[in-house]
Amino acid sequence: MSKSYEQIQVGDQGSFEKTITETDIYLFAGITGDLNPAHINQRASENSMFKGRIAHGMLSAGLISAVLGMELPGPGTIYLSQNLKFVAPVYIGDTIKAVAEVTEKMEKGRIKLKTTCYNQNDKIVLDGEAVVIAPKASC
Ligand SMILES: C[C@@H](O)CC(=O)SCCNC(=O)CCNC(=O)[C@H](O)C(C)(C)COP(=O)(O)OP(=O)(O)OC[C@H]1O[C@@H](n2cnc3c(N)ncnc32)[C@H](O)[C@@H]1OP(=O)(O)O
Repeated sequence: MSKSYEQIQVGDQGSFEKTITETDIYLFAGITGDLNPAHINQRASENSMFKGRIAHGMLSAGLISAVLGMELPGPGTIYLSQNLKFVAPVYIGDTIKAVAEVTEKMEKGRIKLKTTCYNQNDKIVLDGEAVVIAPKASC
């Protein structure tokens, strides 16, 4: 169930965690057309600075969308903007936790959130900020 603009308070947090699989990477590559060898070519990726295949940055960013659309505020949320910094690589088998924390209640039903993804070692792999329109009523 979603939280309405009125119910949301600064400091509220939502999260979503999942393990990134090779299937996730192939599905994302197929959906977006981003077949960068960094993601789908083991041999080429072993010669890269990351020494192996990594997930698309936008795949990890998609976990933030899941938090916003399913947890906080939840269903009915409208995504307005998102900035992102990809701070560290995500490898196949990493378990990524996306966390969104409300930092400001803005005018016209807008909510600003700090958005962060951590790996299983609590290392930040992605950080940024989102602005959404929260639902007028919880649904
Ligand atoms: C478009 C899509 O298809 C592609 C993607 O989605 S890629 C996936 C999303 N992006 C990421 O996962 C990147 C995550 N970010 C990082 O890992 C780091 O920000 C960074 C390593 C890229 C840069 O870190 P930073 O601290 O800012 O940079 P430094 O310059 O200090 O470098 C740190 C060490 O990395 C070496 N390095 C940097 N660039 C390269 C390069 N192009 N090739 C090889 N090595 C590189 C650099 O030399 C440093 O190594 P050292 O031993 O510590 O000196």
